[in-house]
Amino acid sequence: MNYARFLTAVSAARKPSAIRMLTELQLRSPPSLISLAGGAPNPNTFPFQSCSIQVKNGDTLMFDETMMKRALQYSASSGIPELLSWMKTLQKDLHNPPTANYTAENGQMDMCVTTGSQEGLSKVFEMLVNPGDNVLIDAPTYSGTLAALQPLGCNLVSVPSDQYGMIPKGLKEVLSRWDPADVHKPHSTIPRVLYTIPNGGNPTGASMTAQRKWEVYELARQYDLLIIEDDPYYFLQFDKPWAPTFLSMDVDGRIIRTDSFSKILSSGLRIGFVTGPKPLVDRVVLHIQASTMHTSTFTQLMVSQLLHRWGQQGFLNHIDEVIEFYRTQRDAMLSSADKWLKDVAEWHSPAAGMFLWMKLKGITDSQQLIMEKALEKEVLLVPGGVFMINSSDPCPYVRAAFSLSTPQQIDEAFKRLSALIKGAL
Ligand SMILES: Cc1ncc(COP(=O)(O)O)c(CNc2cc3ccccc3n(O)c2=O)c1O
Repeated sequence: MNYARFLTAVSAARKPSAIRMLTELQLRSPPSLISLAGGAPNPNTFPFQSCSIQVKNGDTLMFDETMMKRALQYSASSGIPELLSWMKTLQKDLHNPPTANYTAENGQMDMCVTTGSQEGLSKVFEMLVNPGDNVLIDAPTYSGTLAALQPLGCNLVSVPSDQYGMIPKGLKEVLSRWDPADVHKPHSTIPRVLYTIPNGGNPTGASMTAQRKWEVYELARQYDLLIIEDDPYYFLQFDKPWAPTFLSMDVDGRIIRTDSFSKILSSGLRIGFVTGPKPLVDRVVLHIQASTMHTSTFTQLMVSQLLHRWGQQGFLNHIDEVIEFYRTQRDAMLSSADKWLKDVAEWHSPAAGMFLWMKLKGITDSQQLIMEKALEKEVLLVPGGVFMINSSDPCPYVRAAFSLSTPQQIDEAFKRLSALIKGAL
């Protein structure tokens, strides 16, 4: 893969921060090293001494004085080594990426920690997307992605999708506007990047089939595309076996995957991961060096202690408990939808995630209904327009999350929504 082709001028111009390199050199050196280099503060001046964190299963995570001094200090921009190594092992065990054994220049699988996958997405977009670029996405899509992508001045090219995600035939038709040979023409408008949410899509709840992923990956090979696999709901797939990921089929080193602990461990701790070819992950880390420097050392150590305590099987046992919670929530929402909304809306049952995407019958645009009338009736959903490339386009859909409300609250909410829609018709 020629990764230089994909980098923006800004990303290509990034150089290692000398100070950060010194910090990382020091972190790798024996304690006998005396450093007068780093401008790091002396942790003995910090007011925090120690802490212990009670885990629900009875475990206690201890931060003694030594651990606390490390937790409160700067750390490596790519992430603390013990968290990175735990996650690399998990990625290899779950996805067995072909790139795990490649050389660095051939796209060896690498990872970095980011402050939520949101940071990972925004830095990956800023690494790859120039003003005017054609970027392929299956709309409707996550509003946070639109918020990160649209200000970059790119042209978002919508690829048709349905409840099984991106439609390969639709992607092929969109790409037929270009010739694969255009990838060798520096000023060609041919797309270079495709973004998709393969499991429990936000807002649609759609999950791609393995077959569709294979076909999309083959088209990416023909047109030399990078695929950004934004997969925060991977661990919220209700049925096993979980779908094979794009990462698991990445023989070329063209997949950049973002993972998140937000939906399974904590959203407030802000722990996400970028997994991808080393030449590209290196660029993201250089951007981290010049922006946040690194994700909070404390939260990384807290999560790392838990994961090492649990082990991979303990982590997956926790995931199973989380899946059962959201399956129950989903089933409650589907049952209430059948009870109250069958005549006024239509939907598909999501196989993953936390969202139900409903098309309101007889309504052209849900924006006014939701933002004005729904608030009167004290029920709040998200009008579908916020997930569209052009948010002012009329959209008859609404997104309902089944993550926070109780089944009883969901039932009352849909009862109110039903009265609202019938009143509007
Ligand atoms: C597809 C996709 N990709 C990335 C992210 C970012 O997750 P991170 O790892 O926590 O940074 C998300 C998070 N999605 C949402 C977040 C959110 C936060 C406050 C309030 C509402 C929110 N709603 O509604 C959301 O959908 C997502 O759905």
